Parts: sequence; C-alpha cells; structure tokens
Amino acid sequence: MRIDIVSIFPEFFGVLDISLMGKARRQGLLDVAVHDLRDFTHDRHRTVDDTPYGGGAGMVMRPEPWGEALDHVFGDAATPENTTMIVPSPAGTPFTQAVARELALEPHLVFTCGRYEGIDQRVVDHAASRVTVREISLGDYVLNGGEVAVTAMIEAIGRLVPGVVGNPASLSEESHEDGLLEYPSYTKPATWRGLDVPPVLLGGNHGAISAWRHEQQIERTRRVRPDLLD
Ligand SMILES: N#Cc1c(-c2ccc3cc[nH]c3c2)n[nH]c1N
Repeated sequence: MRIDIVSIFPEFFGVLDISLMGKARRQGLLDVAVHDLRDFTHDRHRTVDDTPYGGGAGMVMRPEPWGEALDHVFGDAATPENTTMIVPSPAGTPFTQAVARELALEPHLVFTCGRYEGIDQRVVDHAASRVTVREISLGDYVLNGGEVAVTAMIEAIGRLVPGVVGNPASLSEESHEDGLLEYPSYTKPATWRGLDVPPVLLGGNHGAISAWRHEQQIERTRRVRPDLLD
C-alpha cells in the first residue's frame, strides 16, 4: 500500500518511523511519503492561508498550493479506482473499524491535513473529479488540524495490511472486529496484590475458556457500549 500525506507539519509524522508502522515501512509492506505543503508555495513567506470569503474568524488554506501538491502526489496515473483521498474533517463520516477495513484494501491513500479553518472547498471538489474522495471524522470533538486524525487512521488501517501484524489471529479478537468489545486479558503471576486470575483461564479447557471470553465480551459491551448491541 502506498500512502501519501500532505501537511504543513511533516515532522509530525516521525511517529510513523517507529514501532509496527516503521517496521512495516522497512519491510516494504507500507510505502509512506510525507509532503510539506509549503514546498508548493512560491512566495517568500511560503504562504498557505488567506482570509475567508464572506468574512468570519480564522483563515482558510489557499487552493493553489494544495492543487500543486495534489498534482504532484496524483501524478498522471491516479484514477477513482486506484486512488482514495481522505480529508480528515469534523464534518466527515465517522472513522470506524469497518471503514479501516475498507481502506486497508485500497492500493493508494492520500491524506490531506488541513489546518486553520480548513481547506478551500474547491480543492476537495476538484480532487473528486480525479480520484475517490472521502471526508472522514475521527470523532465528535474538535482538533486543531488533521495530523492527529491522520496518524490514528494510518495506524488503524496500516495494521490491517497483510503481514504488518505478526499474528493475524490477534486481529480477530480485538474490540469492534466482531461488533463486540474485547474480553479482559491476564498474564502471570496468577495472584497479584491479592487479585486472582479467573480460574477458568488456568484450567486449560479451551471450550470453557472460549465460552467465558465471549460472555465477558457480551457483559462488557452491554455495560460500556450498549449502542453496539442495537
Ligand atoms: N478528522 C478530524 C477532526 C478534526 C479536524 C480535522 C481537520 C482540521 C483542519 C482544521 N481543523 C481540523 C479539525 N476535528 N475533530 C475531528 N474528529
């Protein structure tokens, strides 16, 4: 999978050089390129924003640098079938595990990190004439820009790419994979500060363990996220 990120804070994505994402990049499973939007400006101050038409607080990201940056990232080969541009936005559709699974099947993802009051709408509209565009929200709260959201999305998507996670079986036992929250986990010692590991987990009866874990998933989901059971 090829991932391109455009941001005025490219250094923000150094986190993608470490841990599982870094290993996947070194293995060639993920090809990630980060682009500085200011490299596509032509004035002395490398200006990326301007005042909003219609007035209002804050600034809007200018379309020209974005247009040139996306021209560079899309190249001549990008089509709606092979390239998906993801625009993080509080006005987007919710980012869920199901969306992560969909996007993990795409060959090329382009993430556009807005700042200020957002990106001139014409950038999104023009890109939609060239590639698939999805405006996606990390959650119902307000961030200062797209970078935090893009980092979270790339981790959630990247870990689903075959080969990135060592034991694929672990992916199927996580929260939200089967519509339920995950069961509680324990490791040694069997007793810690007077607290015991549930005996069923020590008995080696795999059928009983599996049944207990499913019961725990149902109980935890009913208690914490009853909405998932609707
Ligand atoms: N995704 C997402 C977001 C954002 C977000 C995304 C981009 C920009 C650009 C300026 N401000 C932004 C906020 N806020 N809350 C979310 N769930």
